[in-house]
Order: sequence, then C-alpha cells, then structure tokens
Amino acid sequence: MAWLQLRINTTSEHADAIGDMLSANGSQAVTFVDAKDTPMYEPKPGEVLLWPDTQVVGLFDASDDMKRIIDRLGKARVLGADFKYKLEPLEDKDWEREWMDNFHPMQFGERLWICPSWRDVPDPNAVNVMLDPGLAFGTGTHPTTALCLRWLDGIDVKDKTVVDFGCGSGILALAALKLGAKRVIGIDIDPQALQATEENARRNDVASRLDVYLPENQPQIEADIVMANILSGPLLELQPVIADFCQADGLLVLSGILAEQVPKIEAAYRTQFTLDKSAIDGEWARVSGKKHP
Ligand SMILES: C[S@@+](CC[C@H](N)C(=O)[O-])C[C@H]1O[C@@H](n2cnc3c(N)ncnc32)[C@H](O)[C@@H]1O
Repeated sequence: MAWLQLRINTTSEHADAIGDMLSANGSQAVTFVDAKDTPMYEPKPGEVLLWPDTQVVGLFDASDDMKRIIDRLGKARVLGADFKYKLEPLEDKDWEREWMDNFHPMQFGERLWICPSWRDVPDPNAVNVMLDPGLAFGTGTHPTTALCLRWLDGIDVKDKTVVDFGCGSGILALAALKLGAKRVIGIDIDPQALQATEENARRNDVASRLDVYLPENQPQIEADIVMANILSGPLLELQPVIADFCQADGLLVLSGILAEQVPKIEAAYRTQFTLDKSAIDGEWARVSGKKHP
C-alpha cells in the first residue's frame, strides 16, 4: 500500500489539536517529532512531553484527496489558510523486515556477542546471546544497553546470582546467564518484556536458571550483582529497592542516565556503594560500584 506523509511544524501548545484534526481528516496514524534538536527529559508517570518546536506528522492513504484535506485544515484557526506543510510520498516497505535486516551481530567487550536469533553467529566459540527483542527494549544498539553489556563482560559472573531490574528483552539477564550466572531474576513493569525475556531464555537454553517477575511480585533476595538500566527518575525513586537487592560486597550497575544526571545518581547511591568512575557513551552514562561490606 502506498502512503503520503503530511508534516506540519507547530508548537507543543497546538500539536495535540493539529494531531486531532489530522485524525479527523482521515490520517491513519499521527506522530509527534522534534522539529529541532531539543533534548527531552523523561516524563513523569502519566505526563506527555512535547518539544517546544514540534512537527506533527500524519500518515495518509496515497489515494486520499490531499488537496481537499489541506483546504479543510487551512480553515482551522490554529493553522490558517496559508499554513506551511510538507507533503511527501512514503516508500512502501516491509517495516518489520527492514528492522530485522538492520540488526546484525554485535560484540561487547572481549567475550560477549549479541546475535539476532535469525542470523548465523560470527564466532561459535564466543559467548553468544541469541536475541529476538520482539516488542521489548534491548537490542544492544542503544548506548545504555551497550554500556551495561561492556561492564558485564568485564566482571566475573560465574556462579553469581543476578538481578536485572527493568529487564526489557532480557538482553542483560541473558548475557549474565551465558557468562555463567547461577541464577538470574528479571523484573519489569511490562508483561511483554517478561514474555520476551522468557522466550529469549528458552532460545538460549538457559530458562531453567531464570525467573521473571512484575515488581508487585518480586522476591526479596540479595544478589551478588544488580543491574538496572531504567531512567534516572526511577533509579532515584527506587534507590532503596535497587540497593536492597544487592548484598554486602555485591556489584551494581546503573544506566539509562544522561551524562548530566550522573552527580544526582552518584549522590543517591554513594551512601551504600563505593562507586567507580562513571562511563560515558554519547549523551548516556553508566554508574557502577560495589556495596559497602
Ligand atoms: C531502557 S529499558 C532496558 C531494557 C534492558 N535491560 C536493556 O538494558 O536494554 C528499561 C526497561 O525497564 C522497564 N521499567 C521501567 N520502569 C520500571 C520500574 N519502575 N520497575 C521495573 N521495570 C521498569 C521498562 O518497561 C523497560 O523494559
């Protein structure tokens, strides 16, 4: 099916109303994108943040009468008859295939490879995690995941118990299991993430050493290693929970933190952990350390 994209630059104040108008005029999907390059911090629960310069993008069937639609939009007060827009054809692609074609095996540190489950492994002797993230976050392409994977590759995981808080696709949990962890607990607020984590564990023949939980059912355990790649807001809010998962002398790695948020995270965790020098990848950071004895 062929599609047309209608792009309208506006402000965060009018973006919602314009999005509604596009939907009312037959747009099959409406997305909001940053019209400039403005950093956006995480929203509070239930809050939707838009950029000060927001571009509203409507997706229309190529057979829609765009001239009539644009004339109608021009009658709206928030736009006006001579509003600026860009109309462009959207190449018809198999989007799922496209994503899969662009996901390739990646090496992290010395031993660890994340390999899409539908591809051959480049090095059969490496520690290979076969992964299909499905709808969950965590392919290894995001710097926050990469920072944690490199850290994991650099420590001794053999026979350790591990908590992966915010497990997403299970990428960190599986990496720990493939590196020899005795037992891993994966926790996530998203049931689809727990499902992806379990499926990936079966795919890697490590399911018998993994248990997954929603936060409300999470067990009270003290692990040798605790990993949490969630955003800085929940890392601060859940500091007591995350810290309590780590036993004395246990190791902690945190990511999902913007570089400028590091001091706040360090201040919150320094009370119970001796922290390493933070690691930075682009705008993202990793904080790691060892729990006080
Ligand atoms: C950035 S993803 C990380 C996924 C994976 N661990 C990785 O490193 O790529 C964060 C995950 O944490 C989950 N999450 C966010 N807030 C959470 C919370 N308060 N408790 C548990 N999980 C949470 C999200 O559903 C998401 O799957």
